[in-house]
Amino acid sequence: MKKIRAAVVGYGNIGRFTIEALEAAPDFEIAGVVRRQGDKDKPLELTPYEVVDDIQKLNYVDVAILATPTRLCPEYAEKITKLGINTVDSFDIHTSILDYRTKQMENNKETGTVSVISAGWDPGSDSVVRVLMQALAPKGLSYTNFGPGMSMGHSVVARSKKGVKDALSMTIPLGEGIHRRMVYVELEDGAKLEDITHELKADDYFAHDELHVFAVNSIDEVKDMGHGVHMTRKGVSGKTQNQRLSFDMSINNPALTGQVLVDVARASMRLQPGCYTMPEIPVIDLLPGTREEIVATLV
Ligand SMILES: NC(=O)C1=CN([C@@H]2O[C@H](COP(=O)(O)OP(=O)(O)OC[C@H]3O[C@@H](n4cnc5c(N)ncnc54)[C@H](OP(=O)(O)O)[C@@H]3O)[C@@H](O)[C@H]2O)C=CC1
Ligand SMILES: N[C@@H](CCCC(=O)C(=O)O)C(=O)O
Repeated sequence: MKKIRAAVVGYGNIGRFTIEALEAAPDFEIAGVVRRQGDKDKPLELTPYEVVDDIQKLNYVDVAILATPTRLCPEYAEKITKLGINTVDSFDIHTSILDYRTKQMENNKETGTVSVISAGWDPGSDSVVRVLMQALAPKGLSYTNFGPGMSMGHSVVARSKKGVKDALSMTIPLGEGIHRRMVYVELEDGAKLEDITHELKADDYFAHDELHVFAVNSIDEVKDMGHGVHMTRKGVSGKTQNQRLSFDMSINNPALTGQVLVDVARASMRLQPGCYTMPEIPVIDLLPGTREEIVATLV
């Protein structure tokens, strides 16, 4: 069986765990890793792989797994699909997903490629659960309650602010889909906590929730990448009320995200050119093996 050749773009938390998920997948081989610094200070665990500063320096790539900060995903997806390579990412700005999909769809149609966007766990696998729960009880109320746990997306944004050496953003569930953000920052010399708090409050990632920002000596001493979700729906199936549905998971955030990215990279090889979010993909295509094997064992 010909293996799917995947490149990982960006080697931070998601990049590292994506490499592990690729190594564990029976149907993939790693074409290489794309880093801003190329192979300078190449980490020991990447010894078997090519590390380059431009994806065009890698031998044949079927799909690029974008493990960059979310805000850079659209730019990378556009550039890489122009090379005829599929892309997948975990873009997590919920209010911008539709715009991103619309623009990237044109790029995919022009280049005959596939992009799967917003495909970690939220957005991602949780999006599939939200759609499924709504199909099971079309009228009613759904709530997505995160954590407590580390939001990678919010931590990336906090780290990107001037004066912040490192940051951890914890998501605390307050019930019924409302959250508090507890942000811990390691400051650069001379940086002021008030300025950073002000900047975070103005950022769309943090603007809509209760926010508390604290200075700490070392992020490494407080960091734990565990997270989770408790999703509920109470509603009506047909004309029958009080149907109660729930979905829970408690996870290592980057490990689950890396796994989902590999799953959608696989699905991208089976889709017609275009840009897709996870609820638009047949779930059976997330798994290796033939449809017949899966129908026989899991349906
Ligand atoms: N949808 C979902 O469920 C989830 C989505 N995410 C998303 O994943 C994204 C990545 O998270 P995480 O891996 O923790 O982030 P990291 O900061 O650890 O890694 C991002 C990597 O991107 C590369 N990069 C390229 N350009 C830049 C730039 N201008 N600034 C900083 N890094 C750059 C770097 O790799 P290098 O130095 O090798 O070039 C960097 O290490 C988050 O923004 C988040 O939104 C995360 C979890 C779940
Ligand atoms: N996109 C999240 C994963 C979902 C959890 C979440 O949105 C949050 O903690 O706010 C992340 O970046 O970790």
